[in-house]
Amino acid sequence: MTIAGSDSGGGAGIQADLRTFAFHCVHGASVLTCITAQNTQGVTRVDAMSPEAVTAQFEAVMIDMRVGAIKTGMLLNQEIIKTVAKKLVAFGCGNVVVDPVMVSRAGAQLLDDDAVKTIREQLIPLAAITTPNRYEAQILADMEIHTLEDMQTAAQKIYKLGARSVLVKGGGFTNELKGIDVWFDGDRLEVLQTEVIDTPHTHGTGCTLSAAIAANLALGKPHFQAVQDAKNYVTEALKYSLAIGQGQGPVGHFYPLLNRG
Ligand SMILES: Nc1ncnc2c1ncn2[C@@H]1O[C@H](COP(=O)(O)OP(=O)(O)O)[C@@H](O)[C@H]1O
Ligand SMILES: Cc1ncc(COP(=O)(O)OP(=O)(O)O)c(N)n1
Repeated sequence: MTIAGSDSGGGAGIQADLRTFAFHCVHGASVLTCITAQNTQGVTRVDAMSPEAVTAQFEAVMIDMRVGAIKTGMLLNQEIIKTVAKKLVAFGCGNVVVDPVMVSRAGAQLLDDDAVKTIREQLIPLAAITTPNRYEAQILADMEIHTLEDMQTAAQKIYKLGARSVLVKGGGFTNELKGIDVWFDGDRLEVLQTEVIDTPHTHGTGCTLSAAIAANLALGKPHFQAVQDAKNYVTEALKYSLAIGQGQGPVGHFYPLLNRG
């Protein structure tokens, strides 16, 4: 199940998550938190769902289906974060992937300023895996990140907030760290690296990665394997990213499969 916002352009958010689930052959349920008017150039409007609507969607799915894993994406405000955290605890959800979405690559604010504290204190401690990008990791770890060692220190600091494992993502770098991620689970500190794909069309990488991790967990893969396989999936999707729209296009999920025949 994904708990996330809608992207009208279809590149990120709920749309990317459900597409990713489908390409992992797992059924996707969804809890919509907000509706963004968004395209490849940016976000022009955001409308929040009420906490009651979020609760009702969550309960409707959870009381009826066996949910193998949950990912959280854009939660927008404190009320929604608190509502989601309360329900995750009430239903004893274990395989929770927290993507602490704060801003889009294009610079749009996707989380209220006063909500970072709530993410840090109420949501991260419930995460089996949390997946901050460079910007989000800087905020959560309260430090600047410029080097691989900084990424490793940040992963260790965010782990101390209570997540069972942390993946600090390197898509936001413009140097040799681009595409390098760091994973820490309190014991193993791993560096993940795939080939760097030279494309401006990277919209939805973070959503796709966290959804793929959740799908892999639902399929029963161990945590690190789930992360490795998800990273490979994103790399493949980046290779086939779509130059649609006037701005930053989305990663492409279909073409690798078509090429495989
Ligand atoms: N150009 C790229 N080539 C290869 N991997 C990339 C590239 N851009 C992003 N990634 C990878 O995509 C995943 C999502 O990371 P990132 O783009 O930092 O997330 P977000 O969308 O949340 O900002 C990470 O595994 C990152 O390393
Ligand atoms: C509705 C919605 N949710 C999340 C995001 C952020 O998506 P992400 O995968 O981090 O990709 P970029 O936006 O950074 O390209 C979003 N934009 N919209």
